[in-house]
Amino acid sequence: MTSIRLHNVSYRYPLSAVDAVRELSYEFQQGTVYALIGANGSGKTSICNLIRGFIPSFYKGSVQGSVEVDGRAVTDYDDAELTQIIGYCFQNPFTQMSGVKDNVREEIAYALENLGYPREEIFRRVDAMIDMLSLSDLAGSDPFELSGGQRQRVAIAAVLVTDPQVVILDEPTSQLDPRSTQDVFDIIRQLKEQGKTVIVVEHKVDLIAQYCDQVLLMEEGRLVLSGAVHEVLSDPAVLAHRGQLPQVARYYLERNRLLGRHDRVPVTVDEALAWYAPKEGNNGLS
Ligand SMILES: Nc1ncnc2c1ncn2[C@@H]1O[C@H](COP(=O)(O)OP(=O)(O)OP(=O)(O)O)[C@@H](O)[C@H]1O
Repeated sequence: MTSIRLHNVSYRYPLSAVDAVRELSYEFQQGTVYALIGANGSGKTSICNLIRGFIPSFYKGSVQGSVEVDGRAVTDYDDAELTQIIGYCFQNPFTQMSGVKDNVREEIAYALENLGYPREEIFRRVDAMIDMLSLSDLAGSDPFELSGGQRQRVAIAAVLVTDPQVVILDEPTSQLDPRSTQDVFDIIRQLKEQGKTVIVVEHKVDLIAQYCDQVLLMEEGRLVLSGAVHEVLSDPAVLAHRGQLPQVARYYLERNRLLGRHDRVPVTVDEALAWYAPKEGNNGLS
């Protein structure tokens, strides 16, 4: 069980005049899938960096408040220790590649090699990742000769291979086609089934509604709304904070407004069908 607790955290990049994260307090629970949403520049990546300790180990600047992993300040961990607890998939998969490996297979093995895992265990885990991320056709390819989407999948495999309890995915589907995007969310579901904590920065609210448990909405460095996915993604206040709502929620909110009703607002198509699909005596529209 890994707990992550941020208490009254503010952070400012070295040359910046304003805080990128402001007075954030939040506790992430093991086994839950969290979506971090909000407009560009609202502080999502900075929060991920604070949790993983890249702020302040890599990005300097001023940090206030505390970030704790399992009750211990994140700054007290050494990097190898944190790598095994928190897997971090960067927003840009091009920066994730080691640059020292000739093929995808070796790239995925890289972290395990550095951590000193036995050869057989490395092979076993790498094979499992190749299978999970459907990378067998690319296993022998040069990581730098892949498309953005292929590289994104390799980056995810290279992170999951250490079997971290917490997985941070910063916009993992930004370069993926709809099919591969769906695959990544299916992997997120598998990670949840394995009891892992997943923190995903993502703009695709329709998929968040389907796959995530909790949503945190950021605006200008502040956490402005948080709660269960259904609660947040059916709340019109999200729009006022420059966030987005699933299409189906927008439709039912507008329907309520036009008809002067207060019906429950579904956030997924499945919910809409379950609640409002044509039944005897109800065509779903009245
Ligand atoms: N390395 C940096 N140096 C200085 N300022 C930075 C740096 N990285 C981010 N910022 C600033 O910090 C603020 C928060 O940025 P952050 O990347 O955390 O937001 P974000 O919500 O992840 O944005 P996006 O959706 O565009 O990835 C922004 O104002 C951004 O300009």
